Parts: sequence; structure tokens; C-alpha cells
Amino acid sequence: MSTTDGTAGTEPVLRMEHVTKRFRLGGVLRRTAHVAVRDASLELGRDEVLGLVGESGSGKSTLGRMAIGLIRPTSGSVTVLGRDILSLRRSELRTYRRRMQMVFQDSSNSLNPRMTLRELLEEPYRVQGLHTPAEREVRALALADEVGLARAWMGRLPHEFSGGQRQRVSIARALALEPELIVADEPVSALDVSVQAKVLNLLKDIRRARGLSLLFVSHDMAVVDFMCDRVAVLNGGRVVESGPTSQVLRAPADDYTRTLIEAVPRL
Ligand SMILES: Nc1ncnc2c1ncn2[C@@H]1O[C@H](COP(=O)(O)OP(=O)(O)OP(=O)(O)O)[C@@H](O)[C@H]1O
Repeated sequence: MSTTDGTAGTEPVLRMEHVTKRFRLGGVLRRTAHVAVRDASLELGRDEVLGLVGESGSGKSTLGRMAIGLIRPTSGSVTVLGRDILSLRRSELRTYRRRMQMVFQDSSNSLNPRMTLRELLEEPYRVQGLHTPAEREVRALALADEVGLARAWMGRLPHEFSGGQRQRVSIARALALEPELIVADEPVSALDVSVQAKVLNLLKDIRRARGLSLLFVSHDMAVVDFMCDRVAVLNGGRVVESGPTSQVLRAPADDYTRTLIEAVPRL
């Protein structure tokens, strides 16, 4: 069955094939390079949560950013919703990016400190030239409701919110343009454990209600166990193991995965 956007019904939302990212390092001659991701392949289906796990520096963030065109791979292919995003012109990618959004670890950096909650939630529509001002306001209120931010707070500035509330603002902004794919890069790592649980539950509910596909980057195996249907384990930029979460976490085939799991008493 074909959908209106030209993708087949069974087509994964995200397909990355043999993706490598080499960062050039050092001085003017730029002769040395660091390989952050090596020949990585993965697929994310509709309505699915795929976790990317691994130690710090294993290439998770780089792979997550490449999934939505924020970083261009050195080689390999990235297909999102049936389109090869590496072949898109810059302006086309900007338009296409409405369908794929990112939630970062530290919302303090991504929220303009001088904007009120109302302005922050209206901004995605304004930037895209969508809707009338009145309609934007209605949509901003609906987004606040969806992520559990009180309407009475619409005039507040980012510093007046807690870390968890700021992360809700970031999630709401990512949802504004109704994306089909979200990459969440350590979205709760900067939060206290009790707040983490609330934000994770919110993400889970929203993902289910909207039928979103989620690429979930985390170094925390317990969080991944809670959130993800499938997991890909990265070590030194390579995908060393992938499969259903319960299988990878409870019967890992790879030595490195086993070491990661043994480091987590909570599992
Ligand atoms: N812009 C860059 N230039 C040079 N090297 C980079 C760049 N971005 C990342 N790297 C390097 O690539 C490797 C992978 O980094 P990446 O941030 O993807 O890992 P990660 O698993 O997400 O780690 P963390 O959890 O610490 O963010 C690291 O060695 C990092 O230092």
C-alpha cells in the first residue's frame, strides 16, 4: 500500500545504511581524522522506539544527528520517510525537517531566555510562516496542555521553570510541527531521577498517542529498558549488537553489551 507521501506502508521511517562519520581534526593541514561512527546500519519502523546505547564517546549523538540531517555523514545513506535526505538541497532539507525533530539533553541552551512560554510555543509556527496569530495562540495553549504545563504560566520566562518543566517546553516545541520522527538525545540525563520518571512517562504517552517514531539516545540502560522496543548498542562508533530490548538486555550476545549491563545494578 502506498501512502500520500510516496512511502510504502511497510517502509521504515528511518533507514541508515553503512553510515560512517569522520571528523577532520588538527590544524591548517587537517590531515588527521577521528572516526566517530563506522559503517553503522539501522532501521526504525513506524510507531517504534529504537534506543541507541553505548558509553560516552561511542558515537550515539553523532549517529542521532545524522538521522535527521544535522550532521552529514562522510559515507553511507540516510533515508527518512522514503526520501534520501542526503540528496536534498539545503532549502528542501529545511522544509523536510518539519517531519523530523530533535529534543536535546539540556534545554537551557536551546530556549531563548528572553522569550515567554507563549512565544516559545508559537515560535515554530512563526518561523515556518504557519497560521494566523490567533490560531498560533490556540495551538500554543494546546501544546502546553499536552505536555502538562499550566496555561497560567504562558507569560513565564525559561528561568522561572524547573529543569523538568523546561524539558517539557522543549518537547512541546518539537511536537509543534507534527513530526513523524523524533530524535531524543539523552532527554532526561540532566534531570533528577524522580523528575526523569515523569518526563519519560510523558514522552511515552505522547509517542503512543501521536503514533510517533522515536530514536532514543541514552547511556542509561535502565531508561532504555523502560522506553525502547528495540536497542542498538554502539561501541567505538560501530553497532555491535541490535535487537528487541528484552533480548539485548537480558541475553546479550556481545561482550561489550554484557559489560554495559553489568554496570547497572538497577536492571
Ligand atoms: N564535531 C566534532 N569534531 C571532532 N570530533 C567529534 C565531533 N563530534 C563528536 N566527536 C567525537 O566523536 C566521538 C563520538 O562522539 P558522540 O558525541 O557522538 O558520542 P556519544 O556516544 O554521544 O557520547 P556522549 O554521550 O559523551 O555525548 C567522540 O570521540 C567525540 O569526541
